Amino acid sequence: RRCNLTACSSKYVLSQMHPMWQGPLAVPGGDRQSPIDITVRKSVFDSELKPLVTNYDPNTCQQIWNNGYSFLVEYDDTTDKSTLKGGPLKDSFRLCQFHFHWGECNAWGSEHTVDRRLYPAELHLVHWNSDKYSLFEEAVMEDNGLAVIGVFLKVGKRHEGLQKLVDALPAIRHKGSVVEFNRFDPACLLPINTDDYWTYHGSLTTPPLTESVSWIIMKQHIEVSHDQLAVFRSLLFTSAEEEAQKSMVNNFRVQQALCGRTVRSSFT
Ligand SMILES: CCCCCOc1ccc(S(N)(=O)=O)cc1
Ligand SMILES: [Zn+2]
Repeated sequence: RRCNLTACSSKYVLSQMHPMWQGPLAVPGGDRQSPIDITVRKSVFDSELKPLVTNYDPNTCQQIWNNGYSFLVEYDDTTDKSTLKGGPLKDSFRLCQFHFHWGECNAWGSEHTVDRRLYPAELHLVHWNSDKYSLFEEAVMEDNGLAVIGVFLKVGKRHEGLQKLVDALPAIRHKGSVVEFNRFDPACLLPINTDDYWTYHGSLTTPPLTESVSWIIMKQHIEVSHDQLAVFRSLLFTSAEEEAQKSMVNNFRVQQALCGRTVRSSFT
């Protein structure tokens, strides 16, 4: 019998990441972890998968801040103003924040890969199930609690919509800094075609790593300029008080075992 000491059976997932995660991280069960590689030829077309329906209200945009791992753009999720429906989802999900993961160079940076192809960065739009739960913090612990849209970034022409966000980054260079950020429509960061995606059940890619995420990975990437990505890399993991300043780069998690999961596609 093949040794079954795969990552799935182990109770610990080694963290390749960010220095804050020294040592193994205990994850209960650990057989639905993210990110993963999407092997296109092994994904299964599911005709039941619907187009995504996003309704984002730019006025619910509140602030942008450096949490010491990425930078987050946070939305007011106390009402049903910015929602995600459709796709693989049965319920209505509320947008709470979006953030990115990126590398120190353009050769890598994404968390998910497609046939092992790495992208320089990946956008995550984080939503929670407001039909079943009343707070993100509650939904994050539940099987069907979260839906995260993943969008790959490629280096090419400048992304006009992203520039407003890039211009705000110097003000939040250090961990813990926050600035007011209003009227940003996250829909501008979605690719033209949002009908084609892969979907699978996984986890948060940073602590608490809970297995509560319906992942929706867009097949089509968006393009951003080299200079725009360079500004991402000018952010710091460290706060203003710390001596040694560390560039915020390579804030992605090591890929996790599929553990028998099937990745479905909304397209053939
Ligand atoms: C109870 C507080 C939890 C804070 C952490 O929230 C997260 C963590 C990771 C992701 S990600 N990279 O998988 O999209 C989304 C949200
Ligand atoms: Zn993320």
